[in-house]
Amino acid sequence: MDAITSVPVPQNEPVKSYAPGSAERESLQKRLAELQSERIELTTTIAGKQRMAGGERFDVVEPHNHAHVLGTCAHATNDDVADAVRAAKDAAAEWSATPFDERAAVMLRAADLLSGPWRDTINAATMLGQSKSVHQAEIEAACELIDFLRFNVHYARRILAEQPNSVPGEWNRMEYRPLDGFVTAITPFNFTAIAANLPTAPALMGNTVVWKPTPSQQFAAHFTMRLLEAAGLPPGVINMVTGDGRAVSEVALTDPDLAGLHFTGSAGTFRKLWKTVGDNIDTYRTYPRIVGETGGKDFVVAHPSADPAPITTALVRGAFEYQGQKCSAASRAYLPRSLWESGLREELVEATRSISYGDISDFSHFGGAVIDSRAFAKHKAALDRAAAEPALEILAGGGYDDSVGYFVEPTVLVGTDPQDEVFTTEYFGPILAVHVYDDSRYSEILETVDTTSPYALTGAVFATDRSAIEQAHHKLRHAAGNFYVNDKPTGSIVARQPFGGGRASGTNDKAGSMFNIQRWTSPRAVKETFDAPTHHTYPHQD
Ligand SMILES: NC(=O)c1ccc[n+]([C@@H]2O[C@H](COP(=O)([O-])OP(=O)(O)OC[C@H]3O[C@@H](n4cnc5c(N)ncnc54)[C@H](O)[C@@H]3O)[C@@H](O)[C@H]2O)c1
Ligand SMILES: N[C@@H](CCC=O)C(=O)O
Repeated sequence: MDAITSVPVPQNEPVKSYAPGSAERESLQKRLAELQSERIELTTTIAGKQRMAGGERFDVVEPHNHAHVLGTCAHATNDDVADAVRAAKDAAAEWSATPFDERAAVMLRAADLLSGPWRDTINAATMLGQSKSVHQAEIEAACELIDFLRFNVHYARRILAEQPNSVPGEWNRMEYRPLDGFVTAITPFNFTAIAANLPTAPALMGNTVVWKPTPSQQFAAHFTMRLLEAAGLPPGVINMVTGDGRAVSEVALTDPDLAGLHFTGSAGTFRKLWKTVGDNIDTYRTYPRIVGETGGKDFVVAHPSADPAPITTALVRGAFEYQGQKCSAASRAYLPRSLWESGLREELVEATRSISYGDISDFSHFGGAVIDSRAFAKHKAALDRAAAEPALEILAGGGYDDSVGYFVEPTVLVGTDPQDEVFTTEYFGPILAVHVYDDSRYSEILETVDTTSPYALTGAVFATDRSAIEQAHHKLRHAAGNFYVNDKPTGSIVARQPFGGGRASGTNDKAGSMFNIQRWTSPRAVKETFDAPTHHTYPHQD
């Protein structure tokens, strides 16, 4: 079609409530029961064909009821990944030649399907496989993913419209090519939306992709792949391989045609993958683009002028929603003694103790279990250490039980030493460390916030005094890529709070923004001259 089209103007997807008696609640509960009654094969999808990976098999279970198996999966072998890479390369020419509007239509259709008939499936799979409450699943697996798919099209269209100047006698154009090779997307367990955005953003820009979800998110990833197929994604454009990723490192990341790595996960894994790319730098045809968003040790700092009521809500929601397993989770708080001793301490304890974690198919629970036995063991060790450490007080919670599911209680630790590991280490669980400071030390505490952790992902300041807010803005300029004033540090929304952090938290390419999308294109500047010179000398020579 020869036309300069405009794309639909996106709006953020409205969040459904799933309140008792609502039609959406009944429909979702039915789908939860259906998925729980099945046990599916969690296959790879290579060149549009599903097959079990060739490596060792493993079960994918419900974290809140680990005896319940949702599906069987297997680790991809080097041969599986080699096939996926070949499929991505084979599909590249046709997909990159497919007009942008056709590629965009696939993503827009996926968004509409997810907003409608696929919503229950993706939400239910996320709830069961990742132990999310209905609200936590709805805000991301449905709404954030729909937003990514729609807004990315909008951002891509803006990039395409970005064209150079021309002067009489010449026409300059910018062509937005995909990268010269394939992209590998390696994705985390905690957000179905992020897992889907990492392969679809490069695909929208004409790239073909090898996508490796993480085993504990494979259940929702499996259905995400089916959703993309239902939306018309051609075979080979996104090739999904399963398992722990070792073969992806060995085969996809070392392939000479690797043109990009789109990663979200822990800082340790990201560094390992980057080193692999660095070690192979002499072998690639291009310099692979590396985009990686990693961990956080996200802070809340309150000034003595702060209104105390919103602080408790921000801490409890920020620290304990999705069992503290958001990269943005509030995991260290710095609170002034005056507020702490005039009721904040008791309010925080009471609110924390009121939280119930349990089987997420019972909608009365605030949350579920932590993701797996490895996470459980990490949190157990941290809580055991805290119980034995004289400089720490367990103010609320501190318990754990993995007899049925991987349950860790919402926990508040109070620490007198702001350099203790509870203020520096990302546990990625429902553990909030609090340091109480003397009111007069606000400036010093900002310095502590800035220098204590290697991460710089999210953070929040609570104050009513404008100069205290301004001071935090200035002093914490590089301490968070997403900075909140009088709000919790979690819950960014596409197009409203573009997301990503600096320092050890990642490359800060801002998922869900134009900045991320532009990393997946390799522009070509084309100059066409209409009156080409016919003599090589210049006027100063006359
Ligand atoms: N900044 C953000 O936007 C953001 C968003 C979500 C999660 N996170 C971070 O992600 C982490 C939690 O996610 P996770 O536990 O899934 O992270 P992880 O680092 O354990 O795993 C991430 C991905 O890397 C894969 N992987 C691990 N080792 C590999 C290897 N050697 N070769 C190839 N692939 C390999 C995993 O299988 C998974 O797919 C936390 O640190 C969290 O803060 C960050
Ligand atoms: N964007 C999400 C966090 C994603 C990481 O886990 C938030 O802002 O809470």
